[in-house]
Amino acid sequence: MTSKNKINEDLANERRKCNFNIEEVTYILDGGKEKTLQRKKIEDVALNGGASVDDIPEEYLSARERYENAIRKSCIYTNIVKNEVLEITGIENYGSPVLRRTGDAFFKDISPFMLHLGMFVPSIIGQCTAEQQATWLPRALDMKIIGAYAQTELGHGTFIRGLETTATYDPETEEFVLHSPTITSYKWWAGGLGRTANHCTVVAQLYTQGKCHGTHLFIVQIRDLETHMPLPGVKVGEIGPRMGFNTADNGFLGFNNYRIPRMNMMMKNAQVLKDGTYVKAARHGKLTYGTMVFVRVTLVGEASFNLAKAVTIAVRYSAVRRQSELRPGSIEPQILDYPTQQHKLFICIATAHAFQLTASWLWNTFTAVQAEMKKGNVDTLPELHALSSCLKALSTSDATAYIEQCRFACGGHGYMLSSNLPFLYAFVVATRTYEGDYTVLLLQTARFLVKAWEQAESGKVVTPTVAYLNRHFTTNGKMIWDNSPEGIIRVFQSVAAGKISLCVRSIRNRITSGMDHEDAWLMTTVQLVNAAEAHCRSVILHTYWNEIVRLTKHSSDNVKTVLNQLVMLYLTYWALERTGDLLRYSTISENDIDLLQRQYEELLVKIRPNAVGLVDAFDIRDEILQSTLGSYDGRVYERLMEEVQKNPLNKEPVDPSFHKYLKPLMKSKI
Ligand SMILES: CCCCC/C=C\C/C=C\C/C=C\CC/C=C/C(=O)SCCNC(=O)CCNC(=O)[C@H](O)C(C)(C)COP(=O)(O)OP(=O)(O)OC[C@H]1O[C@@H](n2cnc3c(N)ncnc32)[C@H](O)[C@@H]1OP(=O)(O)O
Ligand SMILES: Cc1cc2nc3c(=O)[nH]c(=O)nc-3n(C[C@H](O)[C@H](O)[C@H](O)COP(=O)(O)OP(=O)(O)OC[C@H]3O[C@@H](n4cnc5c(N)ncnc54)[C@H](O)[C@@H]3O)c2cc1C
Repeated sequence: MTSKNKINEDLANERRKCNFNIEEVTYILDGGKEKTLQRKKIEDVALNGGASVDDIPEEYLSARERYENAIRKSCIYTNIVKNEVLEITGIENYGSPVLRRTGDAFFKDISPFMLHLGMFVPSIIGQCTAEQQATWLPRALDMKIIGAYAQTELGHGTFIRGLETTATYDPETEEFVLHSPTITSYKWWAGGLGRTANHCTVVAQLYTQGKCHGTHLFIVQIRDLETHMPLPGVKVGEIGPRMGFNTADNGFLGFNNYRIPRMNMMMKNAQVLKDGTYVKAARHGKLTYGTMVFVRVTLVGEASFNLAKAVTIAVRYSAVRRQSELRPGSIEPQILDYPTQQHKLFICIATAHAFQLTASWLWNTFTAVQAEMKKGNVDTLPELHALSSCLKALSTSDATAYIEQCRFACGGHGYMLSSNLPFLYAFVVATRTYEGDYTVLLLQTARFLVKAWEQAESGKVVTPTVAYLNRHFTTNGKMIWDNSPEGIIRVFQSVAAGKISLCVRSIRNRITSGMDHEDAWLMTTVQLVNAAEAHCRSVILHTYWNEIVRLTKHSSDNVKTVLNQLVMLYLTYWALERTGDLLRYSTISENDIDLLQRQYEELLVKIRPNAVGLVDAFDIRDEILQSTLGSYDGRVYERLMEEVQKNPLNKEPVDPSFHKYLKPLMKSKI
C-alpha cells in the first residue's frame, strides 16, 4: 500500500469497532437495495472518468474564470448524463436526486444549469399543456434551450401578488407584450439567468380585455440561439457577488414592450383564448405556484444530503484529530471521544436520517396529491402546501445550523475552503430564504393549523397530520408524560395543539377587544410561527419514528439497535431542547428531565463506537465530498499539505508585491 491510499490508523480502528452491517443502513437510507445499486452504477458511469477536473481549485479563480470553468464542467457533466447515464436511468429521471448528488463531484459551488433542471424543466412539466410540453420539453431536456425561473423582482420576492412585470394580451397579433414598468419590476435573482440562459419562465401580471387576472407563467426567449445576444427589448445581466451561489450567474431581467406568441403562456391551469377571453383555472386558484411546491418538497432531501456530507466530514475528522490530554502524560484522545463533540455531531447524523426519511414520505405524499389532482380532486392540496411549507422551513433551517455546528466541530481547519464546509454552509443557508422565506412559510402553515383547529373544535374529523387536534378536544388537562417514543411524540403533539390553541385564543381575544381580523392575526404572528414550528417538529418526530419501525422490521439485530439508538437520541435531544414547553403542556417532572438527560448521555456512549460506520453508511464518494478533512482514508494532514501546493500564491518564492510595495515601505523613512 502506498501512503496515498493508506487508511489512517485511527479511522481503520473505528471501522473495526463498528458492529453493524453498513450496507444494510445504506439500503434503508436510499429506499432499498435496488436503489443503492442503481445509484452506485450511475456514480461509476458519471465519475470514473475523474470528476473534479480542476487543475486549480475554483476558489482561486477570478469571477470570470470561475464562471467559465463552471460552464465547462456543466457541459462535460451534461454530456456524460446525456450519452451514458440516461441509458441506465431513462430520460424521465433527468432531474433525479441521484444526478443532483453526482453533479456535486463537479462543482464545489453550484452549476449554472441547476435552475434549468431544478425549476425551468419542472415548470414546463407542471404548468404546460400536453401540446406545449411537446414543443418545449424535448428541447429543454436535450439542452437545445437553456432556461431559468424568473419570478422574484427587485421590489418583491415573498409577495407574489405584488409582482409588477406585466404581460398584456394583444388580440390583433395574438401576442403578449411583456413590460417592466418600474425599476422595482426588474427580475432579480434568477439562477442561470445572468449569462447562461437563452430562455426563462417569467412570472407576470396577466392583462387581457382591460382586466388584470393576477400572476401567470410564460416561456420567454431572451437570447439569440446562435449569437447569445440579448434580443431587442430584453435587458439582462448578472447581479454581482453574493454569499455562495457564485457560479450560478444569478441575473436581472427587464422588458421593454417585448412581444411573445400567445402560446408562450403556460396554459395548463388557465388560458387566454385567441380573442383574448380569459379562462380561469378550474380547479384551484394557486396551481400556478406548483413549481415552488415541487421544489420545496425536494429541498427536504437536499437538506438531508448536505447535512450528511457535513457530518461525514466532521465525524471522520474527529476520529483522526487528537487534541489535549485527559490526564497528565496520557495519550491525546481522539476529539470524537469528548462527549461535547459527540453532542455536536450525533444529532447531525440523526437529523440527516430524520430528514431523509421525512423527505421520502413527503415525496410519496406529493405524488399521491398529484395523482388526485389529475383526477380533478384538489382537496388534499392545502395539507400538502402546509406540510411542504413547514418541512422546507424547518429542514433548511436546522440543516443550516447543524452544518455550521459541524464546521465549528472541526476547529480551525473547518474554516479552510478545502474542507468544503464553508461551501456547504453558503449553499444551504440560502435554502432557508429562497423558495419561500422561513418565517413566511411557517405563517402559511399556521393558516392551515388555525383552520384545522376550528374544524376540530366544531367536531369534524381533521386530516391525518393534524389528527392530534381531535384528541386535544377529547382529553382534559396536561398530557401525561411517558418516556416511550410514542409517549414523547404524543407530548410534542400536545405542545403543538396547546400552542395553536393559544394562538386561536389570542386572535379571538384581540378581535373581541376591537381589532379587525387582519390586525389580530398580525399581532399574533410571533406565536403563530412558534405554533407552526411545534407542529412541524411533531410531524418530523412522528414520521422518523414510524419510518424506522417500518423499515427495520426485517433488519438484522445490530442494525435495528443502532438505528433505534439514533431515533431515541433524536427524540430525547428535542425533549431536552424543549423542556420549557414540556413543563407547560405535559406532566413531566424535574426528575423525569434528569432521567432524560441521563438517557441522552448514555445514548452518546452507545453510539460512539458506531459513529464512523454510521457516516460511512451515507456512502458519499470522496469526489462528491470534495473535502480535505473528510475523505474515506482520513489522510487529513497530507491532503491539507497537498492542497497548499495548488495555491497560486505559492508558485513563486517571492511575491512581486514585495518589490512593488513592501520593500519601498520598509526602506522609507518616518
Ligand atoms: C439535477 C436535478 C436538479 C434537482 C435540484 C434539486 C434541488 C433543488 C432544486 C432547485 C433549487 C435550486 C435553486 C433554487 C433557487 C431559488 C429559486 C426561487 O427562490 S424561485 C422564487 C420562490 N419564491 C417564493 O417561494 C415566494 C414565496 N411566496 C409565496 O409562495 C406566496 O406569495 C405566499 C407567501 C404563499 C403568499 O401567496 P398569496 O398569493 O399572497 O397567498 P395568501 O397568503 O393570500 O394565501 C391565499 C391562500 O392560498 C393558499 N396558498 C398559498 N400558496 C399556495 C400553494 N403553493 N399551494 C396551495 N395553496 C397555496 C394559502 O394557504 C391561502 O389558503 P387559505 O386562504 O388560508 O385557505
Ligand atoms: C441564492 C438565491 C437564489 C435565488 N434564486 C431565485 C431564482 O432562481 N428565481 C427567483 O425567482 N427567485 C430567486 N431567489 C429569490 C428568493 O426566492 C427570494 O429572495 C425569497 O423568496 C425571499 O423573498 P424576498 O427576498 O422578497 O424577502 P422579503 O420578503 O423582503 O423578506 C425580508 C424579511 O421580511 C420578512 N417578511 C416578508 N413578508 C413577511 C410577512 N408577510 N410576514 C412576516 N414577515 C415577512 C421575512 O421573514 C424576512 O425576514 C433567490 C434568492 C437567493 C438568496
